[in-house]
Amino acid sequence: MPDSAIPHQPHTFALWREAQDTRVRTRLGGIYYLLAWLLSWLFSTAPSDMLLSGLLGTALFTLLLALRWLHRLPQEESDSCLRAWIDRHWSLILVTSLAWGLAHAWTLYSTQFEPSRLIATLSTVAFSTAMAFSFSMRKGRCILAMLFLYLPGLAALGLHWETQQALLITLAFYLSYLLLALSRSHREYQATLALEQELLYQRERFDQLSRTDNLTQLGNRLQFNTLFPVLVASAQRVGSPLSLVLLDIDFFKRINDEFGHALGDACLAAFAERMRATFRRDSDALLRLGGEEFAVLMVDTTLEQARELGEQFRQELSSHGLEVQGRHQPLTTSLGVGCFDSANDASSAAFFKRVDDALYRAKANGRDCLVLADLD
Ligand SMILES: Nc1nc2c(ncn2[C@@H]2O[C@H](COP(=O)(O)OP(=O)(O)OP(=O)(O)O)[C@@H](O)[C@H]2O)c(=O)[nH]1
Repeated sequence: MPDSAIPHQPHTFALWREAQDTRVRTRLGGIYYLLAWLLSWLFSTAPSDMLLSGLLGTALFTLLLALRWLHRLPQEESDSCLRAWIDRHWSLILVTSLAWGLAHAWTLYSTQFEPSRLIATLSTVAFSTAMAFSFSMRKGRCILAMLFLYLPGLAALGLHWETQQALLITLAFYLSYLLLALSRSHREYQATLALEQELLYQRERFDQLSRTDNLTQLGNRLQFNTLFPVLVASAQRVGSPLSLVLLDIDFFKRINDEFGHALGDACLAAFAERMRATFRRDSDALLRLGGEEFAVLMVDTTLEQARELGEQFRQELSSHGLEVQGRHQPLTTSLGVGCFDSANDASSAAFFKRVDDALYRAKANGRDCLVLADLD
């Protein structure tokens, strides 16, 4: 299963995992109910005398089996879809359990089933054991299913208390053991789920850290390399404008040389903070490409809109500089700005180069200016 298909919200993940587990564990179960019924019927005293009820039972368990198989997991992995799927699937499990419980009671009650009674009782024990160990995700529903499997048979045995008390007591005793086993297997399921969620969280956190620049908390070069081609491909497909702004601080080396590397670092962090204040849309991706070079990727943004924002950023920085470590630090930046053009840009790399060339020209023009990327 690709990582992208796994829901990342903890609650959705828990529902998704439960739905997957339920689906996998329920797939084979339905076959055994059908088999148990066929064996109980075919080994009864005279199966041909019960042709109609035998066939009706077979049809019922075949239908329930088919419904289980056909009930596929939802395509959409939202909380509500997953919850609805789980609820519907549990309805099938509960109906099947009740159907079998009643079939078992019938085999205990009717003398026609005398030769196959043991088959039916052993099947009930097997089904409820499987229930306790395999469907412990939902404790309450699992208990209900086990009671559906068991109680009709116990009631039928109760009607013949004189002769059946030993079997009834033994089955009731085993049921109490299963309820204890269910509690333990439910706790274990929850613990495994919590562990899986923790692992998922840690992996995401690690992934996030590996894509974040430590100094500025902007996305880093790795994040840019991942995001940029995806956004370009999407702009190409949808035809929406995608703008790229490249920023390079002017004469940054002098700041390091004059005031030290620590102040240089603080300048970079303050510069990133200023970027956040200007490029504020949730969809704007702010990145530090390395050293004193930054980028902003703006989806659904025309060249003119990107130019306006870039120019506003440049002017504010040029007029006010930055407040760094309690002192005023004059600072300017050069910018290259471009908008993806499918007729011009054969690839994301070609688009980047066009904007990078504009930045280069901004530097060559004397810095502290914005240059628009050329179109051929
Ligand atoms: N403090 C600090 N300095 C850095 C960091 N990364 C790169 N630099 C410095 O940034 C400076 C970049 O210098 P240059 O590439 O010559 O560019 P510039 O001085 O800004 O000149 P122009 O870009 O041409 O305007 C170098 O002195 C690097 O050491 C960093 O993380 N922290």
